[in-house]
Amino acid sequence: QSSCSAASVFATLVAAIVTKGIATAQQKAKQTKDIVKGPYDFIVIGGGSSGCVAASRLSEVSSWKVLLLEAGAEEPNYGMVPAFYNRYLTGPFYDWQYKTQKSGWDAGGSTGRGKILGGCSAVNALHFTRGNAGDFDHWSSLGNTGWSYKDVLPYFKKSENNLNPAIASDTQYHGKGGPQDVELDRYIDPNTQLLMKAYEEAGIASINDVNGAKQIGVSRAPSSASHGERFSTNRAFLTPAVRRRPNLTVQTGATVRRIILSSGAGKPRAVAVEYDGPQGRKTVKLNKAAVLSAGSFNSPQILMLSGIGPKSHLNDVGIKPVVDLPGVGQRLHDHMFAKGNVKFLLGKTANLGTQQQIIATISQYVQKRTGPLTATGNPANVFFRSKFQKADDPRPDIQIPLGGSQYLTTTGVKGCASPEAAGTYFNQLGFNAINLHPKSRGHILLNKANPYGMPLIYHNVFGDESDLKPIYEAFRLAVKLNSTKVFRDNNITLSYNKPKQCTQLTFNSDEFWKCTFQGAGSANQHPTSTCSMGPDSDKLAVVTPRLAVRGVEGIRVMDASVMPGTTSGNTNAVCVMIGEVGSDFIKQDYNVKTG
Ligand SMILES: Cc1cc2nc3c(=O)[nH]c(=O)nc-3n(C[C@H](O)[C@H](O)[C@H](O)COP(=O)(O)OP(=O)(O)OC[C@H]3O[C@@H](n4cnc5c(N)ncnc54)[C@H](O)[C@@H]3O)c2cc1C
Repeated sequence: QSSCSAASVFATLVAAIVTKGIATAQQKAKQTKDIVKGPYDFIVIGGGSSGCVAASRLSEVSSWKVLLLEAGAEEPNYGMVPAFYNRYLTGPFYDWQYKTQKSGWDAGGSTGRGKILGGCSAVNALHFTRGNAGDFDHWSSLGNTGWSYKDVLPYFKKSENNLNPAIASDTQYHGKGGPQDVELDRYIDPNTQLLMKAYEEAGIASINDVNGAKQIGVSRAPSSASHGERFSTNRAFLTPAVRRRPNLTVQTGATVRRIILSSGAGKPRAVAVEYDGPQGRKTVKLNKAAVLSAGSFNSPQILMLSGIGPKSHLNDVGIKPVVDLPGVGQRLHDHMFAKGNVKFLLGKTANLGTQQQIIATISQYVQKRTGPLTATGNPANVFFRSKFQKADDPRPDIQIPLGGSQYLTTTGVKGCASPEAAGTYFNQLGFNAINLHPKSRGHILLNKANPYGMPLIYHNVFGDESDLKPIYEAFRLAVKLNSTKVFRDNNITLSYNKPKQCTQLTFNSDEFWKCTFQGAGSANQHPTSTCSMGPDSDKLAVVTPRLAVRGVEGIRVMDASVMPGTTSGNTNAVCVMIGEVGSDFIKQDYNVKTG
C-alpha cells in the first residue's frame, strides 16, 4: 500500500518536471524548414526501424543521392530514458494516434505507432528478439528465396554491437562492431527472478541467450539499449557522422501523400514523391527507386493512395487504380492476447528509494542527460510450445512476458515510471500469454471519408477462436506455479478475476478461462504482413522475395509489412534485419559491393 501511494506522489512530481522538459524538447524538435533539393536516386519513405537502416546503408554508396522523408520529428533527449516508454512518448506529437475498428474480439481501441525519427524503435519497450530460426525457414519454404535462417543470420550479426561479453563471444550467433547496440536488460528485480525460478521448477528450461542457438525456455530479455539508454535505429544508424554525408538528406516533418507513377505505355514506374512538408506541399523527383518503410499501417496506405491496390476498393474510395494488386492491406497479422486480469500477488514489495533521491536523479537526467540511469520493460520472457503446435514446426507458439511493468533504476535507487505501473508492479505482477502465430488475420482499408487520414485497421483478434487454445495452456501453466516451492517459500500466489457467470464452470477448464476473458482481446502492437512478400504463384503477394512491388518499376518495401507472417517474438530486431537485407538486394541489383 505504502509503495503505491509513494509511487503516485513520485509520479506526479516527476510528471511536473518532465512536462517542462517535454515542452522544450518538442519545440526544438519541430522542423520548420524544407531542405529537400531533388532529384534523388533513392527516396526512403518513413524513418522507422527499417527506414533508418535503409537510408544509412544506401547512402554508403557516395555516388547515390538519398533522401529520407519522415512525418515525425527528431527524437527528444528524454526518449533515451527507457522507463518513460508508454508515458511520455504516447501523445500526438510522437504517435499517430491510430484507432482500431471493431473486429473479432477487438472492441476497437487505440494502437501505438511511433511518428518520430526512429519510428516505433524510438517509442517501444526495447525488447530485441530475433524470433526463432524456424520463422525464417518457414518464410523460405513459402518460396521466398533468400530469407532462410542461414540467409538472414549474417544480417542480424552485421547490424549488431552486442555489449554483453559472455553473449558476444558466441560469434556463430552474435556481432560486435555493428551500428545497433544490444544488451541484456540491465536491471532484473528480485520478484521477476523468483518467477523465472518458478517456471524452471515447473519444467521450463532456462536459456542464457534467446537470440542464440536455443530460443525456447525462460530467459532474460535483450534490449535495443546502450549502457541503459534507449538505442533506436535513428541513434544506431543515423549517427552524426552518417548525417554529415553530403549525399544524404533527412527531412523530418514531411508526410508523404503518394508516389507518382509514370503514365504511358509499359509498366508504370515511380517517378516522384508528393509530400506535405514544413513549408507546404511539394513534389520531389526520383531517379532510381522509392523505398517504402512507413510500417504495416502506412506502407499499404501509401501504395493504395498511389493507385496500387485492390481495384474495387480503390474505386470505392475514389482513388484511380493504376495497378490492381489485391494483396495490398490484406493478411494483417499480429501477436494476440486475451485480457484475463490474472496477477501474481507478490510476497515482497520493491523499495522505491526516497522521493527526493528519485526526483533529483530524474531531474538531472532530463535536463542534462547525465547519470547512470537504466530501465526496462519486461526483463524476462518464457517462450514455449503448447501441445497445439505441430510436431514438425520448431517454433514456440506462446510468449509469456515476465515483469509486466516498467521501472527505473539508478545507483541505489529504484522507482517506477507511472502510478499504473507502480500499482501493478510493486504489490503484484500482471500475467499475460501471447499467441505468437494466430490463424486469425485482419486487413487495412483506406477511409472513404478521408483516404489520406487514418486508415481503417481491422485486427480481427481471435476471429478464429481456436487461437485461444494455446493461451488456455499458458494459463494452466501459471496455475501450476502456485504449487511450486518457490511460490510457497516466497509467499507468491496467483490471483484471477472470476466474474459471476464463470463460477459454475470447472476451474482451469477451457470454458472457465474463456469466460474470465469476457470476450476481450487485443493485438500486441506488432502488426506485420500487409504488403507480404511471396513468389509469383502467391496471388496476394505484394512484393517479390527481393522486396520489389509487383506490377510497377521502382518501388521497394522494407518494413514489418513484408513479413509473410509474424515471427516468434517482438518484431523490431526483425525489421532492422529486413532493412539490412533489402538494402543489399538493391546494391546487388546495381552491382555495388555488399557485405
Ligand atoms: C508501443 C509499442 C511497443 C513496442 N514494443 C516492442 C518491443 O519491445 N520490442 C520489439 O521488438 N517491438 C516492439 N514493438 C514493435 C516494433 O517496434 C515494430 O514492429 C517495428 O518498430 C516496426 O518497424 P517498421 O520499420 O515496420 O515501422 P515503424 O518503426 O513504425 O516506422 C515507420 C515510420 O514511417 C513513418 N511514416 C509513416 N507514414 C508516413 C508518411 N506518410 N510519410 C512519412 N513518414 C511516414 C512513421 O512516422 C515511422 O517513423 C512495439 C511497438 C509499439 C507501438
